[in-house]
Amino acid sequence: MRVSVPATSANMGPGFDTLGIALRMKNQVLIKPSKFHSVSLKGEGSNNPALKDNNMFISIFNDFYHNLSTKRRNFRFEFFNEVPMSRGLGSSSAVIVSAIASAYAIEGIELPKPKLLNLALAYENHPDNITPAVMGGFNVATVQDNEVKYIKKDMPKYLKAIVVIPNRPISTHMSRKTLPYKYSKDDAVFNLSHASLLTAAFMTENWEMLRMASQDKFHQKYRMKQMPELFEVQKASLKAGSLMSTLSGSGSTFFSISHADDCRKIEKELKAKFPHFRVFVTDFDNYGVRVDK
Ligand SMILES: Nc1ncnc2c1ncn2[C@@H]1O[C@H](COP(=O)(O)OP(=O)(O)OP(=O)(O)O)[C@@H](O)[C@H]1O
Ligand SMILES: N[C@@H](CCO)C(=O)O
Repeated sequence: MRVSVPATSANMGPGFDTLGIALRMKNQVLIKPSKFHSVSLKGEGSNNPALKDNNMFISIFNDFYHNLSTKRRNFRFEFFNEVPMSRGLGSSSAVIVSAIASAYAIEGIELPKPKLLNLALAYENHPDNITPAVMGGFNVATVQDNEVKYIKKDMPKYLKAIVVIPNRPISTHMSRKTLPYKYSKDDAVFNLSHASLLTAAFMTENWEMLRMASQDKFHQKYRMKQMPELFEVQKASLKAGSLMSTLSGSGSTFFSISHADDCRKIEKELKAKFPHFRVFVTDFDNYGVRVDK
């Protein structure tokens, strides 16, 4: 059985804890019944021996598996990871969503996506990464009465994402602590109006509005101060022709969107300017988590 989950970019500027989008980079896990428990890792995290022991995937999988099954089978887990850890591309959401989906699938129990989304919420209490990880596409989401309420929009093929991935990780948990405890009414209205406009722009495919609507006063500048070169990345990406360019989740990745015709030029300019960062173009994912039995 194989389960794959896409990387996700959350916030998208002003949509703190609300907006997120799925990318065509994925973590996959292949699970086979086996005499003994064993783990193999390829790709991201493969040089981290701790991930071969009781990693977050295995512990969430076991929580669900032990609840769902009376049998005590062992499994071989083969991970193929494309989502870099702690870089703002939703690595924790990918792990949470794939672990829950895997435990249900291995038991042959149907798990509708909305239910999976609400189960994932217990492990990550903001819905902006888990919603696109489960559903794919661009999503606006909130949590009400412990349930995720969301609206999804498929992304067109003529738009591409350009990601700039620094080699330094940023932990979401630590990064949230650097944010102000309170915001002024002016800043709140600024983010409310920009996030609303940005959402409307995605829904109506008004791509020229993205640059203006993706401005933010809630989190980016506080987080980017930890890695000031990110201000240069944003400036360079917009100058090279991106439609929008924002800190991805809590960072350290920078996420931009462009027309397909412009993406190679933008990628080339960013690579030349930031040779020590990984820069590449990727498509959007409109499907979300996928289970192949
Ligand atoms: N492939 C993986 N296998 C096991 N655990 C992982 C894996 N990827 C991420 N994790 C867990 O998730 C943690 C990273 O979560 P964190 O929220 O800090 O980063 P992120 O999800 O990549 O960023 P963001 O939420 O800003 O997009 C790691 O410290 C690790 O515990
Ligand atoms: N909305 C979250 C995304 C990262 O998980 C944050 O900005 O902290």
